[in-house]
Amino acid sequence: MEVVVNAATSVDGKLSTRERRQVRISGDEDFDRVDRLRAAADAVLVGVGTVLADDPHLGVKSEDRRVQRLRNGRSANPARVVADSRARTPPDATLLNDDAETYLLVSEAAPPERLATLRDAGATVIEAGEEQVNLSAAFDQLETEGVDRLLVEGGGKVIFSLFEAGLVDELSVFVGSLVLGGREAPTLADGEGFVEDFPALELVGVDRLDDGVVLEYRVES
Ligand SMILES: NC(=O)C1=CN([C@@H]2O[C@H](COP(=O)(O)OP(=O)(O)OC[C@H]3O[C@@H](n4cnc5c(N)ncnc54)[C@H](OP(=O)(O)O)[C@@H]3O)[C@@H](O)[C@H]2O)C=CC1
Ligand SMILES: Nc1nc(O)c(N)c(N[C@@H]2O[C@H](COP(=O)(O)O)[C@@H](O)[C@H]2O)n1
Repeated sequence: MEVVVNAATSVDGKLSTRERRQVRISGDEDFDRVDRLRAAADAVLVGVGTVLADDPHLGVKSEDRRVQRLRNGRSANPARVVADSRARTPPDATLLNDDAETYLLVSEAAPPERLATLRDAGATVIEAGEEQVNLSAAFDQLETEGVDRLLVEGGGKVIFSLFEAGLVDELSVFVGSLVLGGREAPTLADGEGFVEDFPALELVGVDRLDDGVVLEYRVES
């Protein structure tokens, strides 16, 4: 599976405010670039922290792109995937609507009654890992469901875990011209942080978009 991570950060590397309130960092051109990434993906993944903070839809916004996907024999929208060890996704979350399939990656620690509620709300549950989702094992199962290209949109905890597990193939970051600050504000890669063996990135593209810049990297394995 090809795993592509995309995020938008402030100049100081933050994904949102210290209150974890969603901030519009990208401008129209960058959101259109993200829409192209979504249209090219089989599925779009976020962590449950992002679901709780943003209630995202994760669908393709351009009707032309949805129509093109249908012409190519695909679903109009990519599937939605949530890394959610304990099934904390609210049953009325927008990404559980009928616009696309939704997979919940959970661990053995997920309460069965929460899983039943979320299945009733339309989710397909994939279990991998004891306490926290084992992303590598979960991705193997997603692959058997036909997910060959996965776009990850955040947040910082999930992105760190993916780098830690060596699962990222490509990274693109839109750096917007603003400073958010705050030591508690989420950054591109949170979690424990690396002290050695940092992921090796090859810079393959730099583009000015809106009032910011897109940095594109290949991640060396
Ligand atoms: N600017 C941008 O591009 C974006 C900004 N954001 C912002 O980021 C913030 C959310 O980020 P963050 O709080 O880091 O949340 P995440 O979206 O990264 O979700 C983190 C949660 O995912 C669950 N999870 C399940 N499996 C794993 C795993 N293997 N590794 C790590 N986490 C796992 C954990 O909860 P559990 O243990 O219960 O499973 C964890 O707390 C919001 O403020 C949002 O607005 C988000 C996306 C993009
Ligand atoms: N690319 C990008 N730029 C920003 O400025 C952002 N705030 C985000 N946030 C991500 O987009 C998701 C919202 O998606 P929908 O519009 O609801 O489909 C949000 O959850 C973040 O993952 N991204």
